[in-house]
Amino acid sequence: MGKPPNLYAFQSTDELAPSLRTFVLDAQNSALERHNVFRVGVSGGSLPKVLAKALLESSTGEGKVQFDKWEIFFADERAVPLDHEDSNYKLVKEELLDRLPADSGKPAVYPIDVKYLDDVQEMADQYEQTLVSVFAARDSVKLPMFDLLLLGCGPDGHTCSLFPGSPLLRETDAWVLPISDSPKPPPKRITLSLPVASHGIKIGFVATGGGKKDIMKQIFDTEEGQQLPCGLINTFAQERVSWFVDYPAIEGVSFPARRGSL
Ligand SMILES: O=C1O[C@H](COP(=O)(O)O)[C@@H](O)[C@H](O)[C@H]1O
Repeated sequence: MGKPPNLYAFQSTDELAPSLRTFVLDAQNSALERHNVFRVGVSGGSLPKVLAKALLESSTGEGKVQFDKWEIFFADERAVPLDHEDSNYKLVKEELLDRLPADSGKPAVYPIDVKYLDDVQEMADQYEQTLVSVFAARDSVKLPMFDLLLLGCGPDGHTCSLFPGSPLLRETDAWVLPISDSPKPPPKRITLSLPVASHGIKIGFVATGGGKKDIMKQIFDTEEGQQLPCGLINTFAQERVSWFVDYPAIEGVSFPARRGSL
């Protein structure tokens, strides 16, 4: 039995951001020592804004953010054009990529191929091939291992585009999966599979606001919550997972949270 996930709680997003930065920098620095590149999977939703605050508006942590060594992938993406308001790429671009300091260097970014907007199976296969080409041939690595996965938690406990009760949660082989009937719009998406989403060297969840408190209580304090997508990642990845939350998001949660800076 490994150690449980880490739960870090802060008064507000402003107080959370510097600790998230320290966490990201630690992951970056270890990755650069290991292979001179930092491979990150990012989510959409509320995460990119908090991440941008951490990376662009704070100055905590060892060393500097070396964006020119970053390779950014999408933990999930909606099957829409890259300039559509539902696009996770657009969100990350506007919140973070367009705001990088001129002297910071640019990350390599891997968006979906919009040629396949009408065929999410093809889109998922093609994104998986992108991972194969970056992470090594599929027959030589069982699963791609991101240096860091930055994930969100929906109010229903979904993460990436893995929704509670979905048959996709049983996938053991594919790295990237198509969805045509997402319960949250838009319906057509692709997502990392649960084995890949649980396999990051470090996994950081960000959940803020009182709208998350019921699901946080389920995930951390109940048996059933461990069957939700976020709970499954907690169970599989254990201490490789760190949650960054604000106080409203964990109101009433009994699981011990470490309060204050990392
Ligand atoms: O649909 C999605 O939702 C989740 C959670 O979003 P949040 O706004 O509740 O943080 C997000 O992580 C995922 O990337 C997105 O496609």
